[in-house]
Amino acid sequence: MPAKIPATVVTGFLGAGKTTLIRHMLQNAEGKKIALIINEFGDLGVDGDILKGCGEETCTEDDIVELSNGCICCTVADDFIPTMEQLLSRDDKPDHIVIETSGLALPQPLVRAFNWPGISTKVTVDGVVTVVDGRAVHDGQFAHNVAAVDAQRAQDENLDHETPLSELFEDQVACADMIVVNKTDLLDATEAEDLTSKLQSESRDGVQVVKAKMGALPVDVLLGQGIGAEADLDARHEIHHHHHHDDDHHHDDDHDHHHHDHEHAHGHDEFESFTVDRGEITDPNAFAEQVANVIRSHNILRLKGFAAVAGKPMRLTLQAVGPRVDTYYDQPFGDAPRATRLVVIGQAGLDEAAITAALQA
Ligand SMILES: Nc1nc2c(ncn2[C@@H]2O[C@H](COP(=O)(O)OP(=O)(O)OP(=O)(O)O)[C@@H](O)[C@H]2O)c(=O)[nH]1
Repeated sequence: MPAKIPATVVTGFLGAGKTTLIRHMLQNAEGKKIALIINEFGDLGVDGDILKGCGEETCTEDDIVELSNGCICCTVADDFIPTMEQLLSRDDKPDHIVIETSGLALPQPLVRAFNWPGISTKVTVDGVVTVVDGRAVHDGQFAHNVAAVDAQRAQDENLDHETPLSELFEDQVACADMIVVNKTDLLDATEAEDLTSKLQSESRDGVQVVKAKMGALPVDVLLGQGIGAEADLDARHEIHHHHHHDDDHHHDDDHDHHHHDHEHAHGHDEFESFTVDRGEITDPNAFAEQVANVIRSHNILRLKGFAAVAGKPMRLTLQAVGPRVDTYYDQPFGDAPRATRLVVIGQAGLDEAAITAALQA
């Protein structure tokens, strides 16, 4: 059976920086073929034009589908599912699908749609990324331009117009696997740190909260979270329903040698990565546990690489997103040196010396 195509859902209020983040991702996708589904409401076609205009080979015009018949979470059956089926029936399949929701969409109904027959066997939700306007949220406003958000809301009659924005925001945060605190250039270091820890403490365990400027995240951090969110909906409570319930048919089933590489090249000055080398390991399970502990105590976002296990001709691949460490033997070392090499990615300011020592122990 072919592997399921991973799909990342990008949500966040109007103006938080979703389009900016996606554009940055496309420009740094390094050959990964990405298909985009954009749900725009109101200002028709603007985001699509911006993204099509970026002229990236990894995502041509044909790979961008716009849904503009209203809020994606209200039109799942009529609009989203057929679009998805069409995308999945192409000969030239994408490596990854990215869905940008409109600012007022609730991610939960969209994630739930990945359980539909015909979809669930072919695609899985890699992760839900919620982009927040760091400045606005820090100031208790949720969006930079609250009036614009309300105007957008007034245009869609399916939306409940009474729920305070703070509650929609809570729903978007509750569904997130990763929260991007964007626009940190508009915050001082203490403000950014305070907001990050506040959001972290309000989130489910394992949710990664990261700071970013202009949506610039390493693609490795953004994609490949491997969550399978559609199988984990109960953990993502919809606190509030933003629909009118009079015609309710969409709500079906309730609901020591290492080199350093600051990533300045792509403007990721909020992030850094470095490599740690070591010799053979003896016990893969114990090593995975050791790696998970290092990840936990140093708040590492992503760690990957391979290890040489004493007595084994195959190399062991390690992949970690937060403290979840996956290991599997992938290929024989052959003539390559039997070395262990791990790439560590995290927010800028990682304690490289301590992490290196702990991984080499
Ligand atoms: N200062 C600052 N501005 C940013 C940052 N990221 C995005 N912006 C700006 O914020 C505005 C909104 O960004 P978009 O990426 O269009 O936001 P969006 O979430 O896609 O908004 P909609 O598509 O309208 O829902 C644009 O003018 C961006 O240039 C950032 O990190 N810092």
